[in-house]
Amino acid sequence: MVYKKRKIKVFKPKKKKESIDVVIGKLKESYEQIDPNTIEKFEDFPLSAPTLKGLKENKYFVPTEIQRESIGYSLRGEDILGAAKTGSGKTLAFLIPVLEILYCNKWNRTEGLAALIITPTRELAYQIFETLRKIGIHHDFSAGLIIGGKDLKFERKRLDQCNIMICTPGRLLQHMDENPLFDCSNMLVLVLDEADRCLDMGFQQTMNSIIENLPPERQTLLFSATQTKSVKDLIRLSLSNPHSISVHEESEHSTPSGLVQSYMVCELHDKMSLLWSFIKNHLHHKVLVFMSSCKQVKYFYEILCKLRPGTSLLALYGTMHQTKRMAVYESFSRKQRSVLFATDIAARGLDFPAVNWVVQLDCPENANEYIHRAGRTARFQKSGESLLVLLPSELAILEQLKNKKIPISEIKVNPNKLTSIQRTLEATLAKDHILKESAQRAFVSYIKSVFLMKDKSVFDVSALDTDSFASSLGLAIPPRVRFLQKWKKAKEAQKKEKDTIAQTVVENLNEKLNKSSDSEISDDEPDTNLNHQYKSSVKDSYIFHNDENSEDENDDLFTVKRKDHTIPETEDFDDEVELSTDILNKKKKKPLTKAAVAKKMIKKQIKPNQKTVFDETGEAVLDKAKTKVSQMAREYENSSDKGGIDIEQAKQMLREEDVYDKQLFREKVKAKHREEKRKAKEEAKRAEMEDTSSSDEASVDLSWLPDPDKVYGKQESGDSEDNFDSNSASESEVDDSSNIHRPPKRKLLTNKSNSKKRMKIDEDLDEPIDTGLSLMEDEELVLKMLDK
Ligand SMILES: Nc1ncnc2c1ncn2[C@@H]1O[C@H](COP(=O)(O)OP(=O)(O)OP(=O)(O)O)[C@@H](O)[C@H]1O
Repeated sequence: MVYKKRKIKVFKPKKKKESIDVVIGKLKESYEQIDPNTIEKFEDFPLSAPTLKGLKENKYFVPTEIQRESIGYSLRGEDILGAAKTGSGKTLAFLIPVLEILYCNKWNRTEGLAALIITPTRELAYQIFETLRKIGIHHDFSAGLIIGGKDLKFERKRLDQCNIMICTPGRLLQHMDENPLFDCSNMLVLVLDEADRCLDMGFQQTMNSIIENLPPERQTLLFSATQTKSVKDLIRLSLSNPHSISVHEESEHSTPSGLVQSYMVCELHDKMSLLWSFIKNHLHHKVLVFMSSCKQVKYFYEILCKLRPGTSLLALYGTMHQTKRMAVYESFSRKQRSVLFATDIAARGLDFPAVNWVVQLDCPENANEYIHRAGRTARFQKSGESLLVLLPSELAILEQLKNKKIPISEIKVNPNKLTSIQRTLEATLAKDHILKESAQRAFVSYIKSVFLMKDKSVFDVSALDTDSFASSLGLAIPPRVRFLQKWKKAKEAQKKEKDTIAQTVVENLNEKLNKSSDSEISDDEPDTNLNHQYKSSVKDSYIFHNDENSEDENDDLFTVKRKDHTIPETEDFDDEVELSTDILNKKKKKPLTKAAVAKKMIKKQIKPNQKTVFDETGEAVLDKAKTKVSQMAREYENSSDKGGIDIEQAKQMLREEDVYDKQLFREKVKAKHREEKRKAKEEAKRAEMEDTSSSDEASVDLSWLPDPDKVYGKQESGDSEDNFDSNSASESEVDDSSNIHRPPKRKLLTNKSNSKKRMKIDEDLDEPIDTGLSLMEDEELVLKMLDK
């Protein structure tokens, strides 16, 4: 027998999909075992499948150092103080944990805000938002970008639907204050990117108000290339025991290894030519040029665009319109070669791809700012170059850079390669007055920026050769910088004062010594007295100068954007620093409160909500309805006590006034009725006239003709006045005594009834009236009657 081989089908049971709770449970369990040293790929982290998929799709396979070191702690729910060099991947170091925290808490769209990411600039917020969109694409969370310059109403409506919010401090606070839909009570995690900047004095008040609104029970992640170590900052954020991760602390340099850094000493009036020459020599590069103020960026951009250097030019600064800012940001990101002029809004966090050069045309505020600016190139294992342009008076910053472990070497300008464009600029400005004004503004704003810099060891406004600087910008006449003139004057006066006081003190001292030697009395006392006198006179004169200076001060140029530019007070009275503090304080505008407005109104005796109408002669017309009549109300109005309202008194006053109001109302109603009656009468008269004239014109109205029967003795008793029905003709009124017929009184009361009546009469007239006389006699009678 042959047996056929039979196929046996084996049914493999399908692998059961793990429930989300099991997955989350497993992930959470693995958090404790994360060891940064064993992590080689992102897959080695216990991350959710959607996150891993998002990372893979965007070609992020291997974590960077800061990512490897910090993600584990963040997943465990610890507060983090993360610091790593620029371009080392700090963004993913906080975005990955944010996604995982939401995932493991099974957060869904309806649950509102879970993570708040705060950054100092709009462009950086946008960049983080874009990165989040890419790596979080397989998650089901909603993210919102809340930055200034965008549609506030739109943001307002969508705010309650955001799970992850990326925002700038100012706009966030605006929503917190104004938007009832903003609710962060369930928030899980707060991230501050560029934390030191977010927490510095420029954002101090805003951030304090934001932090006050956040729930204290939350995880906080702080990241920056120049991390804050200030205990004060940590206390402000209620961080008790944060985990500090500073991955490059031990490294030789604090800047990326691929960054070649150099500086160049250049006179202020040569800067423009230097920039022009640099651009002309790097036409095939992507260059980012930093300047210290918006107005400078604007002018340099405008004028160099006119001169057409042969590469595309762009400008990015804070006062630009938001849409334009975004367009510039995207355009520079896309471009392979271009020159972008920017203020410090582009200094932090921005990840423009493949920037070859960063030129700091104006000296940065401090070493930290230098690191951030220079860090726009040589990002994530790439190379780049940085050039710092220093005035001879600014060389002191090199010491600070050295202390921050920044390797920087000097290079010299090749004079053969330096092309002066001063003549071209002068000619261009002579033709274009808008550009000239722009140049003037740039000039003033640069001087102002130097004046306001905190570090006086680096920034010395008196060392600036302003005249030649103005010429270098193309300005034939240097603009007047009033604040500088005043400041210089005050300084000189102060110096003089000091000299004279010192001289007086010396003279006094000599005098006393002479006297004492004469009288052979040795005394220590005069010294202290003199000292006291000296001190007090110096103090008095100093105060006097400050006051004088501040009184004169009305220059509107002093607006400090970075509030940490308050200048420290020193006891050394010849320092300009105190003066500038005073000037700055003077510029602080008092906020206009409601109480202040009310006080002003009382002082000027302005009555609110009052409208006075004047007639043609200029006399005020009293509105009866609004004028108080009762004695009590008048007294109440004139009472000098304006501090609030006495409700009881006000009620009583209203009751009193009510009597007059009612009376006024009754009078008004009566007048109205009278007017209506008058109109009706006029109407009636007019109608009567019309009726008479129309009947005269058309056929003769014979309705008033007496009933011949009555006239001729067949009278019936009856006094009906207006009965005009078919029988009524016989009932018209007749003067008995004279036998003269008069038409009925109310015959023409209304047109309508009149026309009806006339129709009836017409009908009656159609029937021949039998007078019992011959036709001739009838006619005679009629004529007689008509005659009468
Ligand atoms: N794991 C990674 N693998 C590959 N590329 C990465 C990785 N992490 C980050 N990058 C890339 O490195 C670049 C710099 O990253 P990121 O902007 O996060 O740096 P940063 O440390 O925040 O810099 P900065 O201090 O200037 O803000 C980005 O282009 C980013 O895409």
